[in-house]
Amino acid sequence: MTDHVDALVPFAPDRPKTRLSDTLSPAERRAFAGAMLSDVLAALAGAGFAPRLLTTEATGRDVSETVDDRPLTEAVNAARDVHGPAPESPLAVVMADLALATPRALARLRGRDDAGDRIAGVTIAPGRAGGTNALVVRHPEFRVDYHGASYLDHLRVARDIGASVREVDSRRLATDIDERADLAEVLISGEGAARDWLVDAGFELDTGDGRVSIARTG
Ligand SMILES: Nc1nc2c(ncn2[C@@H]2O[C@H](COP(=O)(O)OP(=O)(O)OP(=O)(O)O)[C@@H](O)[C@H]2O)c(=O)[nH]1
Ligand SMILES: C[C@H](OP(=O)(O)O)C(=O)O
Repeated sequence: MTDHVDALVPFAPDRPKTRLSDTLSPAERRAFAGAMLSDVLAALAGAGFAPRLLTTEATGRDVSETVDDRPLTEAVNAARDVHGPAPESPLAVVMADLALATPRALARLRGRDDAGDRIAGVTIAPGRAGGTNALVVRHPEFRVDYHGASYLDHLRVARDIGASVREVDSRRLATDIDERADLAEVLISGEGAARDWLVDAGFELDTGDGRVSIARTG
């Protein structure tokens, strides 16, 4: 298998994480999204991927980046089109809000399927609510279709083009951070900048009524 698989990390820094508007101000959402991105980039590098930002505006980060302000699906497919030929040049697509991602969890995307030496045309790590949190695309005809239950849509696309699919069932990769309740997952299992950011901002776990939620004391 190729040593360094390129990993595209889509990122929209202008108005990120609107579903956290009840909990974080716009400036806080930008800072928190940036912290999650830092964790994902570090974990990808630790897993031997070559990360590349696909961002709607320049970030100034010390990482290779493509600026493309088209909608997510269009931008990812355009990046796939100019990437090297498949299947020799696989392309991973890993979302920037996987705050629990670790090198070990991401390395599972690079594994082989159960058949042993056969490498899947598409490897998918689904999100908990039917999204597609991470992908590795090898089949030359596979194109993404994000939003909604994109996991099911991607299975359908793979079937239609005859691409084999390998699924990575990983709690860390399935947990994208979208809503207030997801912040508890970061406090419980996060190991990086996103967890530190929440703690510094005064968030803590609240188990007062026997259920786990978050509270802000700062
Ligand atoms: N390049 C690019 N990345 C995007 C775009 N929309 C979302 N993303 C990124 O795709 C990943 C998944 O995003 P979502 O959780 O669906 O959207 P979000 O904007 O982060 O959050 P919400 O506003 O709550 O939907 C995150 O890494 C986003 O930064 C886009 O239009 N272009
Ligand atoms: C991009 C989208 O993310 P979600 O809206 O599920 O967080 C998806 O995974 O299709």
